[in-house]
Amino acid sequence: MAKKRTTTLEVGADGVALITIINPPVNSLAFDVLYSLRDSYQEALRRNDVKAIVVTGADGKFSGGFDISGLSGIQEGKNVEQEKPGYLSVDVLTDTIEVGRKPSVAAIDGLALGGGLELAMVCHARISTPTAQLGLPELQLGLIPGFGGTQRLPRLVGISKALEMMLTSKPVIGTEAHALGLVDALVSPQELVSTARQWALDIFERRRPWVATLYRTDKLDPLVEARKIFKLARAQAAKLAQNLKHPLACIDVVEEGIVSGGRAGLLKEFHEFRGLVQSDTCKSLIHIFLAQRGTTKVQGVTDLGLEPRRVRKVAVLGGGLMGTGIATALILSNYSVIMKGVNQKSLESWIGRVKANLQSRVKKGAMSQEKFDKTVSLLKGVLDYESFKDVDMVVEAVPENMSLKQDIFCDLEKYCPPHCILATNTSSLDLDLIGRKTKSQYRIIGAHFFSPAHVMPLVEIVHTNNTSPQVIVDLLDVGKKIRKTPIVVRNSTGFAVNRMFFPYPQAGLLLVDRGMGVYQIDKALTKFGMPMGPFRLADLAGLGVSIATALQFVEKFPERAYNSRLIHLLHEDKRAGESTRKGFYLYDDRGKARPDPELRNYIEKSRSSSGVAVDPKLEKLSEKEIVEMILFPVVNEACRVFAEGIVVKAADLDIASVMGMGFPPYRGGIMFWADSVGSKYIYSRLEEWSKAYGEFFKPCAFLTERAANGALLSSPVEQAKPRL
Ligand SMILES: C[C@H](O)CC(=O)SCCNC(=O)CCNC(=O)[C@H](O)C(C)(C)COP(=O)(O)OP(=O)(O)OC[C@H]1O[C@@H](n2cnc3c(N)ncnc32)[C@H](O)[C@@H]1OP(=O)(O)O
Repeated sequence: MAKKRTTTLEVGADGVALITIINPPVNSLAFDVLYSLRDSYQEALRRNDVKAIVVTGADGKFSGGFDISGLSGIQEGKNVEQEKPGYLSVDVLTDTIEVGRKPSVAAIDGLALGGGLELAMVCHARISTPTAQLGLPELQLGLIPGFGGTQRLPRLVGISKALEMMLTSKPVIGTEAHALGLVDALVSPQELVSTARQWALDIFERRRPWVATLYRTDKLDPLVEARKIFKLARAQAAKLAQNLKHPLACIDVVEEGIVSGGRAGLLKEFHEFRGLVQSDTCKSLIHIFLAQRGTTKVQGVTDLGLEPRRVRKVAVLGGGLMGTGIATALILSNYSVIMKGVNQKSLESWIGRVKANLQSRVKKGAMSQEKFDKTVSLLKGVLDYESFKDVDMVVEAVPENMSLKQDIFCDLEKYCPPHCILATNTSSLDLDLIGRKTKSQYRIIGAHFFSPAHVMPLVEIVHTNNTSPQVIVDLLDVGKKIRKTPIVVRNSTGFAVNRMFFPYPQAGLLLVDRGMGVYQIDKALTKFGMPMGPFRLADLAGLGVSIATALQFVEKFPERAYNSRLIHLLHEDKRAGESTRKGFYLYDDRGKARPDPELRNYIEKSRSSSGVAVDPKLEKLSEKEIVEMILFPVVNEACRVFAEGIVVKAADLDIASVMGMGFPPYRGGIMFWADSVGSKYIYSRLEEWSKAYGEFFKPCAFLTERAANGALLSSPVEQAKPRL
């Protein structure tokens, strides 16, 4: 079969053939790369001037693994492997390379992930740089390793460590890989290929052992011990990943190889892999992987050829939870930060909070004391605008008060240089109004972080019609540098995340007034995969915050917002949530929630004051129906957000729901999940409930139209308005 050449083969005077994988950006193993690799190997094995082989990746990256876009192709029935089952794993990797007549050594720099590490493990030795990342992250894509990783990793690092690496999908760096026995030597990038060449010759000349990993047993525990490890791993997987089958499949496949031998394990691995690649979980997780990388591609903004300007110094205004979290995130990524306070005392307490954020990393062993000192030295407190004359960006995070913010932006315009980006962390105020008294609308932008800002992975980048594309490009770059996933959204009430999720607590409150149980609702939603149901979440945020958040939607969308008494009754009775150890739940000293029998009294009061009729049917709903009654209104609102052009594409809402609200990624995000359920079904249920329980459930025009046409909710909006 003629395939494109995506590997090169160079034979040196020393008799070593150097095979280099070339498939930027991460040398992923698409089918054409794998076939080219096979062809290069066959040539090296055939040639008389070749004694041994070194395989490496171009541009300092060994390989990021099997081509993920190719996996989605397989799911759509394209790019299917034509050869006999297990051809690549058994015939090419095992029988051609591992059991081949010439020894192979992998020279690893940058990354060897998934299929990349599997290829390296097929080789007879691995030489790595100390910082290279090595891992089998397939499970985070809903898969298991498919090129023998389930068999070879346990044979190199032992069963427990191999299971841990696969089940957590976490890579190890070169130094740890060396300590584990996964790599044989550590060298600098400059010495990598020459060391690997010499190692390969040493194997050829029998100065070093020539061992095929698949047939090694020295790291394997005796069968009785192994069975105990599998039992424990199964129990942990069932607890941590209650809706997922592939972690259990991974353990089964590893066990098969231990019980029946590596070759039997390879075949079982192939069959499981082939089934899992077609599973909804895998489709959802691959969608999330690609969607996450797609959020920074914004038509009309990132395709204009603009280069991000360099941001060196950032000022943060406001030292609450958000301001200190944002400052922490920035210094963690080496930005020089100034925080402006009103007096010395408050400044000290803010800087103390930032230090505490970092200190918790030191305590967990995730940061050295030296790095702590270096990071803290990037932060300075100031009391006036004097040092704002050379800042490149300001992030305002003061309380949500319009006139306060307007005054601050007037000051910023006066004291900051003209190129400076003026960002606000508002979650509820109109950006046009915030900047109304300035002439700087072109550089005013929202940087809406989620709390705690140094931990939560999402940031909404909010633009108005006046924000310049350059400023958006700059902030996208800062977002990437501080390792956040940015979503570009249009200025609007609640932006994307808060807007689409406001029906989440509201549906809960409405249904409780109509007869459903608080704990019944929370249980159904957590079993579905949400980290918390609406009531536990309200307790965590604090009922005061939940009431204030709801208010903006009640005011803005009175026709479809539900103004329940229940949350007010609890709040008035000093049950403010977890902080007061009483809300919808009771909390013990360690914050563990338990149901409160007294809640019934508040619910009864709320029901009688709301005047709505209790529907006995609602008490007996299945968990699936409860989930639908809570989440279909969220889908409905997400449809409005999409139709109004607040986000660029539906996939951005998927990422916003996963990273902003904890929607289970293995369901692909809110719009992807909705499409898997079907627009017609969602429409018909909402329509039915709107007749029984009111406007709150009324399907929006967009959903109605898509359902009528049998169209996907995530297909692009035809007449999308220009972004800027
Ligand atoms: C049979 C086998 O067992 C099955 C497999 O191997 S499945 C694949 C296993 N490999 C993985 O899961 C690795 C996935 N990739 C990653 O974790 C990260 O991309 C990474 C650590 C390699 C690099 O991260 P980072 O430097 O932050 O860059 P990131 O933006 O993620 O990726 C850079 C580009 O490479 C692409 N890419 C990364 N890994 C890829 C892969 N395995 N296949 C195809 N493209 C890949 C990304 O889509 C992105 O493309 P874009 O620039 O067009 O958006």
